[in-house]
Parts: sequence; structure tokens; C-alpha cells
Amino acid sequence: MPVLETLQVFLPHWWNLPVYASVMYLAVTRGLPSFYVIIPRWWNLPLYLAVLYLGATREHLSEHNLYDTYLPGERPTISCDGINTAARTLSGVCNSLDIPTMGAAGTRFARFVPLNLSYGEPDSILYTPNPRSISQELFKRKKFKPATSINNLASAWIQFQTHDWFSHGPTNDPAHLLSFPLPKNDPLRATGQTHMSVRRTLKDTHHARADTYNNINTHWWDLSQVYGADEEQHATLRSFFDGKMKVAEDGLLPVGPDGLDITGYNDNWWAGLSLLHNIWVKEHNLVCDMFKASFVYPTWNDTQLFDHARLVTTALNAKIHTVEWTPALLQDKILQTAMQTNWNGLAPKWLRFIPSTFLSQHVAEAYYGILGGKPDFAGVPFAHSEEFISIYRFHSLLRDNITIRNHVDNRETGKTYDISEYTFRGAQEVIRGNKFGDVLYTFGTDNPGALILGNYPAAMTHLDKPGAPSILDMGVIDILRDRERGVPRYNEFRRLFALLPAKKMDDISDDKDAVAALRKIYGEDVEAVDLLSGTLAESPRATGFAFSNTQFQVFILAASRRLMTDRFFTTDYTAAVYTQEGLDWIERSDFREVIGRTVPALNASVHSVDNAFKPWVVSP
Ligand code: HEM
Repeated sequence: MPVLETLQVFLPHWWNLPVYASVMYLAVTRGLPSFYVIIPRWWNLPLYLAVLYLGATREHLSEHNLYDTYLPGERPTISCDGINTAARTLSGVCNSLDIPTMGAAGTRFARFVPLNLSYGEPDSILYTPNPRSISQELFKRKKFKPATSINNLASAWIQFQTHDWFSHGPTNDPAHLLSFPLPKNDPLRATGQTHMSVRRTLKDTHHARADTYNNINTHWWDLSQVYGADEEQHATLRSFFDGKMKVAEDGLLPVGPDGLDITGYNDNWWAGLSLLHNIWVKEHNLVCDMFKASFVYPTWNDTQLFDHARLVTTALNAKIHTVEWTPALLQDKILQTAMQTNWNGLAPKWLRFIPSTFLSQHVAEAYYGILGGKPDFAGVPFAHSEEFISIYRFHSLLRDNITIRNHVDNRETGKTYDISEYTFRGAQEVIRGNKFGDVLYTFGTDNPGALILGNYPAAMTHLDKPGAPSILDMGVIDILRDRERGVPRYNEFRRLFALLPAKKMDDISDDKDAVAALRKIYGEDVEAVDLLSGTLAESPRATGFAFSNTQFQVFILAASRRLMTDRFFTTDYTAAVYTQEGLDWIERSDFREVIGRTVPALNASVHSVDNAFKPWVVSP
């Protein structure tokens, strides 16, 4: 039984393994991460060795890459007295009962690099190479290159998830600008413009240490983008009847005076986000119906129904992300096994009799999965980090156009929307000006853009965002944000994340065109390559991976950590807190089921694939 061989208890002759394997085995089971060895192309290892290697990598990174930005005594404190700690709170307080404000809305982002290396770049290098040249010459799309292994729902999904986990906020700092001269040949110069300015991120400055930034959303995986993160706003989203969220008469989310859907977080809105917010509100309301219809909870009031439905809906969302979205983006057997291990554990049902107290924490996590196990903070309070945010700069996923097709016969309906039309207020016209099922079907069958150089939508480099002080070049902003927030550039980032740095430009990519494009901007200065430029250029990638190994290294650390540190995914993932009906709902659902029951017309289409994020097979 190969699965058992990964566990200390079932691998008595571990010393007969090849050298790398025994080192990794020791690292995972006995906590000896100091023996960590970098294996650059780990994806070529046999399946279970590769899974072990990823486990060892996670341990190594947990030991070396977790930094709290609150110094002792700085963290705000509150008491959880009078708060219902059996439910998720809106602001995220009291998830940790030991440190009640851990992960709460408005608290600081952490770092995955040492604090003394997290200073924003000084002006002498902040604008070099010129961010506008990078955006226009290295990033901007000339011809759309699709990511053929996934559908466009996968792109909306990841932005939807990031809005749950983090945001620096839509406002930025009007009093402090990042400003640099436009390149000499920039077409904008013809209009008389000589410089480009971007507001700095709002931040807290400190004496003799790096600036820190606050998350305006909760750090927890709690669907705060759907439910909101404060009482006042949340009250506008609730029907206060049977635990349900408010929907308009047509069954879709109501629309506010700003023309955007009324939901927990609607910044940077577009049709893809509207689809997902609608689906998850419908799902929440169906969970309420399930509880209401069961004979077990006839006396539950609106709050009890809401609280339990939120727990269940949120955990199902986390499960789908872990065992469906991730394996769709990273289509490799190793990853599928690793993500299943995170959620369910490796042990088959019939072998789950060993009490986890007999197993070390790491072995128990691998054997039984993180879910329902003991919380594991690796000694550092949980918060998302700046480095985590930086690896999700996935704007290249966006399509230039969305052409709606009928879900019954796959024919074009004659409606096409470009980015200026499907974003912000425009999302309404896409969602309500078409059949919801047709829009969702179109997303399920279209591909998003590939995460490579030269595939950043041109329209995103002159984005007219309502309320923004000027037209935004998102390529410029993506580069500047990392530089101003002190996220290390590509090579230093790799060093700090236990990866081998590039010695020369050719080491970054096997693709000669990508290397030539990098050279045009960065010359031979491999240390100057920005994180986003390097990761978009990077190859080879693990087989089937839509993003680079550098990004994946951060993912290894963060994906498990946001589950392991959350009381509602660990200690309190129990029938007593969720109800048995709730746990069963999560257990038997996948995203195909969610789509099938929230938009029944698409049940057959979404079941044409084994994973809802793979391109659905088009109707004959
Ligand atoms: C049409 C859709 C989208 C629009 C209009 C949009 C727009 C924006 C804007 C205006 C910002 C803030 C820039 C700033 O720092 O001032 C931003 C940040 C960001 N976007 Fe997008 N975006 C879109 C889609 C996506 C997608 C699909 C992803 C995929 C994950 C994504 C990931 C991010 C990330 C990670 C940030 C940084 C957030 C932060 O600093 O807190 N965006 N986007």
C-alpha cells in the first residue's frame, strides 16, 4: 500500500531509501528541516517521494519564512467575553481564543521574508528599470495566448478568493505619490504628459524598522468577501429571515446606487466576480433551506441558521479551492495527491483507527489531513503576508473579450464585451443583459489567458477605474507595488525561499524569446529582474503547472497554513460546531454540485468534466 510508506510508523527501513528520500523522510516525520536539500526539478521525483519533498519544503519554509510584523506588546487586544465563539465573527476576532485579534480585519500583513529585508526600495532604485517600459514592452499582450487546461471560471475564482484573504484597500494615499518620467518613446508624451504618478499604498511607519500595511479584509478563510467584515455593512446584506442572504426579485444580488452588486467586497468588480458572488449567496441560502427542512433544528432562529450556513458554505469553498481549483491550475498527480492529503489525509477510511495522539503533529496532518486536526501555527501568529499577495498578481488571466454563447446549443448570442464593458458597472449589463446560465456557460467553456510574458491585456494598461485619480496602467502598478512594499526582486526572492537563484538571464527561462525580452529591459543584471517579470518568464515549470515554481514555493507555505491556523478548520471542525448534516453537505459536494444546484440548467454541462475548472465539453 504505497500511501502508508510515507509515514514514519509504516516505514521501518527508511535508511534503505535513496539519500534524498531518507533525508526528506526524516524531515517530515522527525522534524529535522535543517537537513533540507534543494531539488530544483522536484516534479521529476517518483510520486510519493515528491509528496514527501513538498512536505519537507513546507516544514523548512515554516521554520525560516514566517515573520510577525507585530512586535511584543503592539498587537491590539480585546476580550471574547459576550461573543459567540462557536460561530465565525464578522471582523474575524476570536477565531484564535489565545490572541483574539489575530487575523482580524484591519490588522497588519505579516512577512515571509526577514523584517530587516522588507524595507521598501529607496528612490535610487525604485523606478529602475522604468515600470512603464516593463508594462508596455514586457507585459502588454499583442496576441491572446490562452491557458488551455483551465476555464475562465478559474480566473474569476482566484480573484474572488484573494478578496476573501486580503486587500490593501481601494483608496491608497493621495498625499504621497510614486512618480517617474515616462520613457522617451512613450505615446503618452504626445499628449503632453511627461510623468506617470501612482498613489502610494496607505501604510504605518515605525521608528527604525520597515513600514507595515494593514489588511482591510479579514485574513481568515471565511468568505468575508461575501458576508462583509463589519456589522453595519453586513446588515445590508442579510434578509434576517431563515438565515438567508438578501437577493433581488430576479434571484440575483441586489444592485447599489454605484451600479455594483451589493455584497461583502466589490472592489475591482467585473462579470466573473458577479457570477461567483451570486453562486455563493445562492449556495448559502440552499444550506439554510437544508437546515430548515431537517427535523433536527426546527427551533433555530435566523441567527443560528445564518451562523451554521456560513460555517458550512465557507468550509465547502475552502475544500473546493484545495482539492479542485488548485489541482486544475497545477495539473500534476503529485499536486493532486498533496492537496488531497491537505484536506482528507492519506489514510484510507478503514485505516483511520490510530489515535492521532500516537502520531507526531506532522505525521497526523499527513495521515488524517489538516481538517479537524490540531491547529499548527509554527510558533508565529497567522496573517497573510505581502509576499503571498505578490505571487497572485494574475492579471494576465483576463481575456480581452467575452463573447456570450447559449448554454443549450453553444451558439454565439451576438453579445460581446471587452474589458471596458465587462468591468465595474459594466458587469451588470453582462449579468442581467443575458441569461445567467449563458454567461456562466461561457465562462465554463472559455479559456483565460496564460500566465506568461506578453499576455497582459492591453486594456488593463489603461484602465479607467471609477473614482481613481487617473487612468491606471496595472502593469506599472503591479511592478511598483512590490518595489514600494519591499517584496524582494526575483532572484533575492528565490534565495529567501530556499530556491536556487539564477546566475545569468538564461537560467530564468528555457524559452529564448522570454530571455531576450528580459534582456531588453534588464540587460544582464539578473538581480534587477522584478518578481512578476521573473515569474511570468520562468520555465521549465512543473508538468501541467499554470504558474512558476517560484510562485509555487510560496503557495506551499501559505496553502496549508491558512487551514492549519484556523480554529474552524481544526479543533472546531466537528459535528458539535457544524452539525453532522453540515459536515455531510461539505463531504458530498464539489463545485460541479454547487453549480448544478444553484444553476440547474447547467447541471449537465458542468458534469461533462471531472473538475468544474477544466474547460467544459461544449454542447454538440
Ligand atoms: C477585470 C478584473 C480586474 C480588475 C479591474 C483589477 C484591478 C485591480 C486594481 C485596480 C488593483 C489595485 C491596484 C493598486 O494597488 O492600486 C488590483 C490589485 C490586485 N489584483 Fe486585480 N483586477 C482584476 C482582476 C484580477 C484577477 C483575476 C486577479 C487574480 C488573482 C487579480 C489579483 C490582484 C492582486 C493580487 C492585487 C493586489 C491586491 C493588494 O495589493 O491588496 N486581479 N487589481
